[in-house]
Amino acid sequence: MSISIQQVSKNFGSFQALGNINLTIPDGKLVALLGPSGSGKSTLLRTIAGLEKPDMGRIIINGQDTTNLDIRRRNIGFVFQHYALFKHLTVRQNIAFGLDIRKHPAKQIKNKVEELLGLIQLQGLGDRYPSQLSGGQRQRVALARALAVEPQVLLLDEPFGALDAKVRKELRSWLRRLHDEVHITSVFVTHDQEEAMEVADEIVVMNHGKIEQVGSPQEVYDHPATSFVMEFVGEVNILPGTVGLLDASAKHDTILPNVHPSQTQVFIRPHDLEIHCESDAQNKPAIVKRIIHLGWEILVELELPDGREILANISREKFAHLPVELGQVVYIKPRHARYFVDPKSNAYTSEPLTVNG
Ligand SMILES: Nc1ncnc2c1ncn2[C@@H]1O[C@H](COP(=O)(O)OP(=O)(O)OP(=O)(O)O)[C@@H](O)[C@H]1O
Repeated sequence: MSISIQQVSKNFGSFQALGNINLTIPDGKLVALLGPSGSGKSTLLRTIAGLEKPDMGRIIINGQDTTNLDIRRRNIGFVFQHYALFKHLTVRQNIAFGLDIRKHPAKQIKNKVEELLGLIQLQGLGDRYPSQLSGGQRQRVALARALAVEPQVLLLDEPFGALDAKVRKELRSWLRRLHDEVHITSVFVTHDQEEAMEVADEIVVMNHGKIEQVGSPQEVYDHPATSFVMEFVGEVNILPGTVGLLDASAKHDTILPNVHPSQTQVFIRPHDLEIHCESDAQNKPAIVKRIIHLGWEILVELELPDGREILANISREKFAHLPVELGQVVYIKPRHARYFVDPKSNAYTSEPLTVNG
């Protein structure tokens, strides 16, 4: 069931929480709404659910305009950050809840509950009460309860937000596998870019109540449409163009004839920064300030001649062949860099700047 959000705006008093949102969520996809706190993710999710009414615009689910449809008639499954299980009901009774109140036949309910217990891998725990479950297990039950009534779409608001990092990580891959089994159109809210990258088919990056970009995890990472997306999704060094790291490139002028990188900020991913021991015409000197071993890669903190810091990520293998020490002067060169020009200036671009081929 696809979801089409058309020109949706929502204000709280004079504050605009959503500004003219247009978004299509294709049938069967798992889509993440990603953005910083206050960017409007939950408001958008709650608007799809019918928990908020938009001031303007329409929400079409499976071809039906649901904008003014009562929440109970939207057939939407909702999972919140804080497990809203009924404490006095067992796991089985919790999962059966929606089917019981819809007066489904007992045999059908029993079969459905057992099927869902299998799906959430909690077969042996059906008779426990929520207080006898871990946080992760409770969230899985909450998900099974939402799925029991076979909703058209599933909406999840920071479903793993209250769990510790390890359980969170386990549940992410579990959610991905579960979605691959049930293929229900799902939208989940997160402010964690790694979570969005790992779980979602498509990521909707939001900022200040607006959509900055919609794309696959790879698209938003490799081809960020705006400087905000580049900064929010993945690590990045942001330097004034005047720092001169790109002066060696002859290519930038041809890509953006009207704007020189020195007139704007330059964005360089730490893994796109090469470190050399010898100087040449295309690299720039920097001092090694810190070397951090992260296990599978090495993070090198460098200081540029003007005192600015810049980070480089290099693989263990490369590092083994690079005899760098603290305080040493090395020579750095970005493999790729990007710069963004204010869209209001009409010279907006997200074109990559390929340095040295
Ligand atoms: N009922 C409300 N009344 C007034 N302001 C609200 C209401 N709900 C949300 N807001 C405001 O709208 C903005 C967007 O809130 P929203 O919860 O959608 O953000 P979010 O991106 O989900 O943030 P978070 O990650 O912190 O949950 C925030 O500034 C919030 O304070």
